[in-house]
Amino acid sequence: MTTESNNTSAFILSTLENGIGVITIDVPNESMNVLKAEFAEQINAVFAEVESNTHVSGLIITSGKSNSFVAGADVSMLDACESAEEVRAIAKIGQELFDKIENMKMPVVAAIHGPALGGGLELAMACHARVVSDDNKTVLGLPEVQLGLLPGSGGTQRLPKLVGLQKALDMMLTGKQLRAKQAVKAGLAEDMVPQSILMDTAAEMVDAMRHGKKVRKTKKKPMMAKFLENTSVGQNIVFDQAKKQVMRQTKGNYPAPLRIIECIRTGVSKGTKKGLEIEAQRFSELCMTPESKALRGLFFATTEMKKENGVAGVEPKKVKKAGVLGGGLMGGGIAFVTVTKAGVPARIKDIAQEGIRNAFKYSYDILNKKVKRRFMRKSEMQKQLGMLSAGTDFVGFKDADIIVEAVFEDLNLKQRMVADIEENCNESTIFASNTSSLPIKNIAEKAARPENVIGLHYFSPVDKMPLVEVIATEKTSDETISTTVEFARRQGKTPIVVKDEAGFFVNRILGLYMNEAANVVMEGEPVEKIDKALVKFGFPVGPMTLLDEVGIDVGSKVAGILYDAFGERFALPTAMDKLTKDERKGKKNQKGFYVYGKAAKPTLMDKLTFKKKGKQVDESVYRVLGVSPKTTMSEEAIAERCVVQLLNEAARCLDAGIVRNPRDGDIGMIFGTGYPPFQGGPFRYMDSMGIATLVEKLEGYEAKHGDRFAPCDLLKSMAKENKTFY
Ligand SMILES: C[C@H](O)CC(=O)SCCNC(=O)CCNC(=O)[C@H](O)C(C)(C)COP(=O)(O)OP(=O)(O)OC[C@H]1O[C@@H](n2cnc3c(N)ncnc32)[C@H](O)[C@@H]1OP(=O)(O)O
Repeated sequence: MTTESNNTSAFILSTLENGIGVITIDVPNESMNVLKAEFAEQINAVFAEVESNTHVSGLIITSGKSNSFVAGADVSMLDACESAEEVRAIAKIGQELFDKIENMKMPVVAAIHGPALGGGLELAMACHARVVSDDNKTVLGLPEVQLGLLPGSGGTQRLPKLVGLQKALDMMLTGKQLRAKQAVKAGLAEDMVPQSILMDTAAEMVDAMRHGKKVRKTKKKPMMAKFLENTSVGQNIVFDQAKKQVMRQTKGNYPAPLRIIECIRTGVSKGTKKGLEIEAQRFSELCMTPESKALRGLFFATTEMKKENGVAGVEPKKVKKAGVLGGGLMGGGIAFVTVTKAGVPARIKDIAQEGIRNAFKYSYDILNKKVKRRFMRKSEMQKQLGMLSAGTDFVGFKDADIIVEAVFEDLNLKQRMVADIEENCNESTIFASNTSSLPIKNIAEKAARPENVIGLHYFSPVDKMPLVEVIATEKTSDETISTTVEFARRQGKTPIVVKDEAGFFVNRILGLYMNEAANVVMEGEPVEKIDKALVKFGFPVGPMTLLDEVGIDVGSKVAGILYDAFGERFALPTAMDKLTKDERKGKKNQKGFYVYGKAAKPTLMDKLTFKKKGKQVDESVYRVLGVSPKTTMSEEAIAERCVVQLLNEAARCLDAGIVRNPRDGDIGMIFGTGYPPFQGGPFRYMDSMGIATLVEKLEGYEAKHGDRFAPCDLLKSMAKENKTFY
């Protein structure tokens, strides 16, 4: 192989002996390849070099990085743009360069190892064929929607041609990434091979294409798919359905998905040229929206957090074995992520065989589903299950580096667990409590080694919820903090370090929000209206549904703890007391705000008349509460009244050092409760609303509903000084 172009460029041309040119992308000073507008000149130069070289009759585009093909356009570059015009120019550069690749007279093959995302996949799609490595790192997707954007360099036009309209819509509207095997199955790549023969395979492909051979397999489509994808009537059905689904899921809060549909639709009905025009236009407009700015903020925040380990400069210890106390829903989930995500063997202890069985079943059920859907080999499932072991005593605990307890919320029991671990494990074993409400300092009160005791609060369901709160007491050592943070990250979680006070961060501010929703119910607002109002605001579920899911009894217990700690502001709404007396616990005992069990299922008549039985309010709940439902408030007013409480308390938590900075608070609420991501979290939302406006609103509520709405000191002083959180 000979190298021809200069090596300060991100695009290096070399030639193989058989007349195949190789463009290797290796962006200097970046850990992953990303595309920047300033590369246009370099790319044009390298293409000119290819075209002027009479020995080159085929081309491979690949990456010089071991961890990525190309992870997309540089998000920081987009973030720095000050006008839509600037963004549009960037999109146009990408479109023109990729058109150039597509129009090359010689065959061009992309050899992909690692993520090919966003602009990276758009580049690969402009090539005439793609071969992917079978590595787990290799993923292909257009995740722009997650940044509030759309694929702006031809993606909306090229993807449907490769994978079909329906699959393309699904990928672009969700940002879903395909693994190598799925990419081949979808028609996005022509072949999948081990990384060791990736380049040879790409070269063979180029050679075959040079000799006029077709490398793309055409798949037979069922009649229905042909109708939906290839006729204008069918396409209209697909687009209309997609639009309806988007509106159902986003409640109109996210502009990008509708623009994606518009771009694809334009391309399909008016041709690629028009499609590309509208794509660049909409891309640039979206980039300037507050929704995209907020979502980009989340990307930067999470990327930054991946590098932090809780205490700057303190190296974490490597966890090689973990123990889990309690085989319930939480314990089972914690053992699952320990084994499957962190790859760390986990030993479970429960007092009963039933608990052990439950914990194993938790992992088995999830993995078995993956095997059935062919996302995982059976041998891999067996390997992962083989890392789980269990018993009713402390056998196998001695050499564990960390023990996570997930037993009942009972202080005495948890203190006993600390003593048991100090007795049965080694001196450096960390004791991490998954309590959701008990102060960690109380759990550590009788500990002989309090420096090893820490809180590690997971959210349910553990395998799905991305957040954990790491709670250090004044005695917890820095090494314990950094080791726990690193362990949680290996489990696939995003950890935030919070202060040891009742409810920590997420449950504390959520508590006040839920209380307000219960107060609104007591004023006679219908249950379903309150839920609808907050779903429209952007939460995944409303507060009444959430209470039913979490358990009204659990909610009352946490509310009581918060009241004891913080006083009148957290006064328990009378609703909670009445519901508890009626033994209404929510979904778990099929008695809550909504109807569950048999009564919730469609009757024979419903089935015969194709009537869908949606979620129904259990009307008897109003009798229990002593109210007759009648609505006097608008949905906006309901949402605002609950949300201002949450915002006020979030600011109070920041002021008290419960969260270290607004970034952690925003990530905590979005990842822990599903707080609307398009707002960027409560702190960003307060900034965009204006602190003075919020204080004014709170004072208005205070005058009408009492002291619990009094704006906190931090908000008042920020309003006076015209400050923002970011
Ligand atoms: C015109 C186009 O259509 C518009 C676009 O392409 S928009 C961009 C679309 N692409 C994306 O959204 C992908 C964003 N990146 C990711 O999701 C993840 O980084 C990833 C899955 C690629 C890798 O994740 P992971 O292995 O955990 O590595 P991670 O720590 O996130 O990233 C590694 C480095 O690459 C950087 N990076 C990755 N993708 C980036 C991007 N698109 N822009 C800027 N930087 C990026 C990160 O900032 C980080 O930099 P650092 O080492 O200096 O801190």
